[in-house]
Amino acid sequence: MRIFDVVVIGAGPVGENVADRTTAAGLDTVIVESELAGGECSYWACEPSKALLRPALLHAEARGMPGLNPDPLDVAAVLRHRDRMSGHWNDQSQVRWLREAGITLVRGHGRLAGPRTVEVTGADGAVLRLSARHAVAVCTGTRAALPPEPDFSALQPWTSREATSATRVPPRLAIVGGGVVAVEMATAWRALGSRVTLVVREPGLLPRTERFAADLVADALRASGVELRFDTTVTAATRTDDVRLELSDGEVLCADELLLATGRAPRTDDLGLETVGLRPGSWLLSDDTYAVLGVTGTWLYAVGDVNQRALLTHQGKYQARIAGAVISDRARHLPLDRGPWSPHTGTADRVAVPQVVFTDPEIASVGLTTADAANQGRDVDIVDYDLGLVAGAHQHSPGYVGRARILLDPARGTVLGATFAGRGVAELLQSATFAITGEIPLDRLWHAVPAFPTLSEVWLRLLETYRDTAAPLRTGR
Ligand SMILES: Cc1cc2nc3c(=O)[nH]c(=O)nc-3n(C[C@H](O)[C@H](O)[C@H](O)COP(=O)(O)OP(=O)(O)OC[C@H]3O[C@@H](n4cnc5c(N)ncnc54)[C@H](O)[C@@H]3O)c2cc1C
Ligand SMILES: NC(=O)c1ccc[n+]([C@@H]2O[C@H](COP(=O)([O-])OP(=O)(O)OC[C@H]3O[C@@H](n4cnc5c(N)ncnc54)[C@H](O)[C@@H]3O)[C@@H](O)[C@H]2O)c1
Repeated sequence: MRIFDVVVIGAGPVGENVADRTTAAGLDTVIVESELAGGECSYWACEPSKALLRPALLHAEARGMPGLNPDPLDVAAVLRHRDRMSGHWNDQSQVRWLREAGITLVRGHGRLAGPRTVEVTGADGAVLRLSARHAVAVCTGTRAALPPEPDFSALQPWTSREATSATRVPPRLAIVGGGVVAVEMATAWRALGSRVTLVVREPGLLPRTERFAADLVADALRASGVELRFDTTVTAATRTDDVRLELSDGEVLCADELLLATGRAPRTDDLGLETVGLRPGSWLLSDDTYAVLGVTGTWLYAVGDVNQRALLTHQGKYQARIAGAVISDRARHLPLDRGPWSPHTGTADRVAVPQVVFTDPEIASVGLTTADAANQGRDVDIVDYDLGLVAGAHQHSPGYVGRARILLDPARGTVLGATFAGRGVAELLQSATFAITGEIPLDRLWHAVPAFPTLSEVWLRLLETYRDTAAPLRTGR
């Protein structure tokens, strides 16, 4: 038995940040990792996927630019770049960082064994018992969730792990799903040479995104040669050499590889949750301080993907900073500030979660969508603008296609949500995040002058559109 102040299970980006904050506050912290320090994000998610996408997106942009006539993509060089950006699936640099930050790393599979206790089973089967004086933080993330039927297990399907680490370009790639992983991987592998077909059970892509933005991505994917089959499911699947999928519309789809991009499941099935009265395999729902609901005392925390609040690296790291402050201040018997936007409350999870979908065009969004507002019965004014009309877009690239939408609180005159679709909009996003979290009144936004000629001029055009619209489009009650 070894005793620490804090035990963190899972050394993904979120666990590392919780441990960093508690260590910085003087708490003796151990982190337990069963695979690679750095987590899914570093090796099989954000980093490798963006390393595949960046050359693809840049190449597509260069092809449309006068004076640039790029050679075809060098596929081998792109895959080498991806390998480099994933640290060649070696976590030495992360291990060094943990050591330099003063965090103890224990390798092995962690399981709760009652309150404040974690048992770690190492590769040799030896079990180490860890006891936490103050807190256990579960940061075990998610794995790909596979559809329950038909049974795909005998087909050796790709999940996001294979889709981001594959070393060979499949001539034909079938993708089930229409979410973020599906559209990003369709974009990347199409650019690398695969013939890609998406089988999507919904009538469109990206169910949680503004329709106009998802439709622009669908149009662009089709234009690049990707086949989109909406309102379609797989009814039967077999594999000989090829994967053979029978579809609900009666057609048969054959491919060399099948990617199942059908969402995520929490990594809590073998975590000893039953020893603390929780159900194995469930999401670990937490309050705004990230303390797990349904557990007595304030010693168990769930941070990052595993709490299902926002499955994004940056938002999980935000949660980690807050959970770290909560754990440290509770350990020092300091009072917590539970008000909104305080150091101990994860307000942004509910109000302003930014996300960029790295497709061509990119989608950058934060805060409410039109569908969210309607679902919440909330009055919002909707302002749209054709991003292709701003001078910055003309300079950006010929024939620029894009669109922007902001949602406004009519009573307070503040921004509640923003979605931008178009090339290069990722870097516009923080301006919208500032506007929402700062609750900046429109009267003041008029004084935030966008530089000419940049894509940011869309902010001015949106304000002008709102000013000049006698009866803005309103959704809600
Ligand atoms: C293909 C893909 C692309 C993505 N791209 C982006 C992006 O561009 N931007 C973005 O913000 N987000 C992106 N995401 C989401 C992002 O990867 C996750 O939000 C992020 O990894 C969550 O971090 P985490 O630390 O909570 O979990 P993880 O990164 O999953 O880390 C959890 C860690 O816990 C370890 N672990 C699990 N169980 C145990 C146990 N019992 N004992 C010991 N260790 C354990 C795991 O081995 C792992 O290292 C992407 C996801 C996918 C699938
Ligand atoms: N750029 C980014 O920020 C980025 C990139 C990739 C992933 N992510 C994160 O990773 C998470 C997971 O992404 P994802 O694309 O796996 O999930 P998702 O929830 O975005 O999409 C899942 C898709 O699979 C479909 N689906 C689910 N079950 C199905 C079934 N049984 N049969 C057929 N279709 C089914 C859904 O209808 C949906 O179209 C996302 O929440 C996202 O936040 C982020």
